[in-house]
Amino acid sequence: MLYSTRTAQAKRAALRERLASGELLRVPGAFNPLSARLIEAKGFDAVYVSGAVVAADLGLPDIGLTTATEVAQRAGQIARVTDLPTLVDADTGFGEPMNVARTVQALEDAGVAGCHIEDQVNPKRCGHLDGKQVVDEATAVQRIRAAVEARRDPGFLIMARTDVRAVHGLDAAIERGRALVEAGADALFPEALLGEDELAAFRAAVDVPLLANMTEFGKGELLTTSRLAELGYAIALYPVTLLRLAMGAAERGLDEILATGTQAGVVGSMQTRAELYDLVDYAGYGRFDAGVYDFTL
Ligand SMILES: C[C@](O)(C(=O)O)[C@H](CC(=O)O)C(=O)O
Ligand SMILES: [Mg+2]
Repeated sequence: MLYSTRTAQAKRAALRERLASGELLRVPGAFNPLSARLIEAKGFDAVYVSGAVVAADLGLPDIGLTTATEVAQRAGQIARVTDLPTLVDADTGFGEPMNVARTVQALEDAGVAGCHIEDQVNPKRCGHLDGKQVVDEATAVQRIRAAVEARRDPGFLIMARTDVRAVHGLDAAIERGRALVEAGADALFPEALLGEDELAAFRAAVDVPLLANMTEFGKGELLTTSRLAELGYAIALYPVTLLRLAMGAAERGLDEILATGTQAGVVGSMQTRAELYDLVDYAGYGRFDAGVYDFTL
């Protein structure tokens, strides 16, 4: 039935084990719990909850408008339907170090496997927009220390994201990355690196697992999973990919109805009723309580 069969602790341990294995994990962003089911069914390695997607889902831009509790609630809804570990975008941690601590505990309570906390100023911006600003090293380090100290499950992954590359250049970003590892970060997310050479330079400079953000229409190149694995990256992230695909398909479907008077021409590109029922495990619910409810059609 539609819930995770593994505990949060087990999912956290699994994520750490996979990261330690040196393999590349492929991690798409789920735009809702149902899409997390699809990510798992297709055999991906983990699920991401993107701040940009949580905001867009509410019809908002990704400029720090969403709250820690909104993000934790959505992350919990997503994490509870999948056996995969869920990694969450916790933006700047939503405030001062004390807020960061509360955010980490709220995410632990939501059953997710880990989160990333970035070094942009509050309010943050999308990492691929120009004109973003970052905090100084001491403030960034305080955030990560607060996150590390706040977690009650040592398995909960604290990933530090640095946005320094676009503001102060690659060398400064690497220096920041080293300071964040020193502060206790388990993994790093170097945001908006430009091209393979920069990815390689970052990889050579630090020892922790690294995330490569394969977001579309951004500053970086879209590299294949085999290339990212060769470069020594641990996570290939597709944060907004499913939302963009779904919204593109939705727009084309609406245009089709307007143009032709029927959706008949796009039915072939839809998820079928049977596929949907499979994904939400109608059959499992039917078996659970066939005597009271009958969901079969
Ligand atoms: C990864 C990211 O933080 C997200 O919220 O998904 C975004 C993605 C995007 O806006 O394309 C980011 O890179 O800032
Ligand atoms: Mg984000």
